Amino acid sequence: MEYESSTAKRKLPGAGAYDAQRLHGLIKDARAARLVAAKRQFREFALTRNKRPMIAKVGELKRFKAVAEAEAQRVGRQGGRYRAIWSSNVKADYCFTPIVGRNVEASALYYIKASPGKGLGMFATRDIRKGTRILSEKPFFTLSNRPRISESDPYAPNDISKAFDRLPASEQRKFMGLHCPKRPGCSLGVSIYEANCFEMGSGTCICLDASRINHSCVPNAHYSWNSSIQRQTLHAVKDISKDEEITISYCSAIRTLEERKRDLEPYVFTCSCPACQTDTDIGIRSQIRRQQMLDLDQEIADYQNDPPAAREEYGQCDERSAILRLVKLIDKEGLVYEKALAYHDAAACALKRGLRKKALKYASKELEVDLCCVGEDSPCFDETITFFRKIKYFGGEEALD
Ligand SMILES: C[S@@+](CC[C@H](N)C(=O)[O-])C[C@H]1O[C@@H](n2cnc3c(N)ncnc32)[C@H](O)[C@@H]1O
Repeated sequence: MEYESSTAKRKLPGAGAYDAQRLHGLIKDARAARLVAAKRQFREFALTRNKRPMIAKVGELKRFKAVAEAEAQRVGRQGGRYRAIWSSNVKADYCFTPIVGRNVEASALYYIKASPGKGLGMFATRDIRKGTRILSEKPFFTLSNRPRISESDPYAPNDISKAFDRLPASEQRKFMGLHCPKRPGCSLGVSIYEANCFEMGSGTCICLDASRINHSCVPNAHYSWNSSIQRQTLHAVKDISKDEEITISYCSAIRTLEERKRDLEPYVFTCSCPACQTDTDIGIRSQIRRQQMLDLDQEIADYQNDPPAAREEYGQCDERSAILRLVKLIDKEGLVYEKALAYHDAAACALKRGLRKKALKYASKELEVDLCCVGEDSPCFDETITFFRKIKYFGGEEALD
């Protein structure tokens, strides 16, 4: 399932042996390039981070602020406290809000701003209906043919570093401006890459806006790589209200709380979504349901791999009842995309029993989920259409429906 692979690629454990010094060099170079560019445009202007506030000449501060903000926006600088030096004897310090989402059009369905306790996040500019494509974004940094970077893979950090070297300076700055979790023993580049990368076919990629989407174990949106348009897409899987935060799941939802915690380790945060609460009714029920979902998932796999053994173990003739129970639990958990695989299994199971009409019903439900989560221009949707047609015209005969 595409979901599984995307999950696997988002959790890329760091390689501690990475050359930290080299990356620090790269950052310094990127920073130096930014300052040179700034100076070129505003001859004597420099923009430097400074913790000590300084008093500016009355009247000058406004001008510094405007010039420095414009420059910071141009070079993609994050918000914070900065010192503006307009000439050798006039200096000023000021704060400004983060410059984000610079490629966000006025008509965009989202905006980016601080999300309490999470850094930046993506929010809805208006009410968004379930199934709407919220974003379709070209990656600016890609790593091809590396389905998974493991702790023991000595080439992984080099891949990141080499790909970084090939980027134009402006793209390098974008990369360095992304969120970087503090991970002991893990280099800056690997930390940034792991915390922000998305699955992209057999590789991974970084997108500027999509990388601002925070995680929830009960997300209201689904991201997927659409190879036919070569873009990362994001779809609302529920109705989203204006100003509500848009979230995706960084890990597979059919996992226990402990497993999800492990999957989320590279992102260095503790999820506080309702499903992760250990002291609320909702959280406790969610933990029970997710365990049941995992067990049912295993039961379905057992029926598919070794039907006689599964029949003996679970006492049912096939996986039908397990699938239907799984769908109910997925619904109760407020999850959506996970139903695609369950409906697919249900259709295949009905087909095995010669029930083509039922199989078609489940395949069309799978299509509905795909339409909502990935869109009809996605190859994933095409695959489901092909599956649906195979059932419909199975054996050269059209199913009666
Ligand atoms: C892909 S970035 C998301 C955008 C990020 N918040 C930013 O400021 O750019 C992933 C990082 O966001 C933070 N994050 C994501 N989801 C979170 C959540 N539910 N709670 C707290 N922090 C979260 C973590 O620090 C994680 O490493």
